[in-house]
Amino acid sequence: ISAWSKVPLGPPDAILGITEAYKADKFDEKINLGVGAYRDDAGQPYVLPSVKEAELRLLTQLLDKEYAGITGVPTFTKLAAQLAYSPSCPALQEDRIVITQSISGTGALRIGGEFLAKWYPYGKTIYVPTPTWANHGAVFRDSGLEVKSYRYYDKATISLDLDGMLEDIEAAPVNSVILLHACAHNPTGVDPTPEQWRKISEIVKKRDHFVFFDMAYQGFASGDTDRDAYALRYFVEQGHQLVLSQSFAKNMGLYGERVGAFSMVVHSAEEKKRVDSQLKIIVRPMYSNPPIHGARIAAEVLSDVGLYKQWLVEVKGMAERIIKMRHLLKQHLEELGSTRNWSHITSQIGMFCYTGLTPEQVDTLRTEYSVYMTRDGRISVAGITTKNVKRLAESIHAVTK
Ligand SMILES: Cc1[nH+]cc(COP(=O)(O)O)c(/C=N/[C@@H](CC(=O)O)C(=O)O)c1O
Repeated sequence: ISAWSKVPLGPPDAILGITEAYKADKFDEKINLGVGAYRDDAGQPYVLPSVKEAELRLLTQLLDKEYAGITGVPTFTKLAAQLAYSPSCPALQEDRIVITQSISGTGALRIGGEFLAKWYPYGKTIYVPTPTWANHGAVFRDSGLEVKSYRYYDKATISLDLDGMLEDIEAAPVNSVILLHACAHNPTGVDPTPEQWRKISEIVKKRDHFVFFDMAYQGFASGDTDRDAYALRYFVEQGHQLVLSQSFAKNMGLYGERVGAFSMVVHSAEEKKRVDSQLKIIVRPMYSNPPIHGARIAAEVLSDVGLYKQWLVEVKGMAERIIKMRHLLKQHLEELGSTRNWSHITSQIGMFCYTGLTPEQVDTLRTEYSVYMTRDGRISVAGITTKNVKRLAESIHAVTK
């Protein structure tokens, strides 16, 4: 008999499975609010003009196709660190930031998970928010960490449950690893205010916890790359030892090019050498070295003054279209006479809106209205256009009135 006769059929991915169902739907006004990928107002994928221009310039440079080093394209990682921490960051200037390119954000989370599982001297438990990105648990479990949760989202007020979050973080054993979304929390779109970040930092410091920042939307949340990096930079300034996963999938539209970086703030340049050597020992057997094309594009955009400025305008443009769609959806729901409070649609930030729809309502939207979203009621606002927003509002109103 086949070697694989015992292999069970696994469930479709909670997020990527939605797109499969959407593609199978023949209805010509179907709406895909599943995967967190930006779409323009025509509902089409968007290749940023600054990215296109960078790619054209690369082609004329007739570059070779040699291996990058284990930690990737050096100009890319240097610029990625500057974007995240800011060029004036003392840790950066004192050469205390270790960084490796990664297979986008997921790859950075995995490298971080593996490094912590192997070298973190305290408990191998990472605490993630409730709810969090659908793939976090599996990435960290497969890395060898135990995954636990802290309260984050308050269903009743559709806002941050700061008291619950602080209580759970304080209750975690000292030196626990705490995962924090740096901006544009996925799936809720609910971010702590600067004041709330200060309280979170105090509790983390009080318990000597270790912070793992996931920054997958820098620039994409508010349209301002510095503003979206506030929490990360504040924690670094407060002296927290931390690690960071960066993704350029959304803010540069480099989804399929798999461009990301994993970085660590360490105590000294000497410590950086030891940590860097162990990062390479983790990466080499994982995939040896990363793809060069996307990293070269990102480096071209980040290093050229004109392209960088153009990119900032484009990423702000994406953020602004999303914000506009939030207001349009809320406005249509109100015009339809919905009596529910939809203020969270516009108070939330980033790619996603956590609607509060129940799994049953989500199922009805899919089967009766060809509106696709993840069963937790998360919608990728980027999937809303001026053309489909009215039908979307009518569909949501129909299942919620
Ligand atoms: C918070 C967060 N972190 C990391 C990633 C990984 O992105 P990468 O493409 O590996 O750089 C994603 C992707 N989120 C969207 C896409 C996905 O699920 O893969 C999503 O939530 O729809 C996140 O939302």
